[in-house]
Amino acid sequence: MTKSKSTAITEELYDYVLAHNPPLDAVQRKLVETTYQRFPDEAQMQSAQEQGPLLAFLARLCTARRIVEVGTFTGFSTLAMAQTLPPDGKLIACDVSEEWTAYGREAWETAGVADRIDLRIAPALDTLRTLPAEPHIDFAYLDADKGNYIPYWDELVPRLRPGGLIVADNVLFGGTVTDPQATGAAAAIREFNDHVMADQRVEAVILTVADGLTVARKL
Ligand SMILES: C[S@@+](CC[C@H](N)C(=O)[O-])C[C@H]1O[C@@H](n2cnc3c(N)ncnc32)[C@H](O)[C@@H]1O
Repeated sequence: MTKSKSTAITEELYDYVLAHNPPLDAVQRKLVETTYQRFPDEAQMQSAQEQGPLLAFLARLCTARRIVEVGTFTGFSTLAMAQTLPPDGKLIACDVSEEWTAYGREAWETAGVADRIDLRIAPALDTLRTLPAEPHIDFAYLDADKGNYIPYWDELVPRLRPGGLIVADNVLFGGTVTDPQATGAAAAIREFNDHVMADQRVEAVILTVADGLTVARKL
């Protein structure tokens, strides 16, 4: 069996990584704090702090002008990606919660990027199906209900332009993806990971960042 060379991330090491990554700006930091104060039971849904700068890095890497996000919550990942857009860029953010996304709207206004964000409150599959069919998306981020990851992927990949990136969060699902008896969301992620691996339209890798991040490039 191949041995992992990954370094275990202790809390101390995690703090070190954050301290050597691009820092969150004041609006991002306040949004993270407000989310933990206002929604202590749900705040763990927020993308990990190191994922904000990583998503921004990847969006810049593919010079994204058209971004689609599935799963907005209080808008942390949305903010990080929207801040990379040029003034005429657009990010379509999909969520079903007016309550959670209201916190995002406020932060996006404060950060001066609200005009670039088109928040669609509806089941994300319905929103994705209304998007133009041709390949026009530069960057997509999946971070919502795991049972729909495959349908989201299959709506997004044909709409991704060659060289565009699609990123999916939670692909290690707390380590449960190795369990062949997994049920529910863990089983859905197992199926999703197999689906991605078999997809000839993309080149995909899993990064062991936070709860696992698939980064795929459209061929
Ligand atoms: C993990 S959170 C997203 C976290 C967000 N990316 C962040 O960084 O804060 C998942 C979000 O998906 C949304 N969601 C769940 N099912 C959905 C669906 N069918 N359509 C659209 N959004 C959905 C939830 O309302 C929740 O806000």
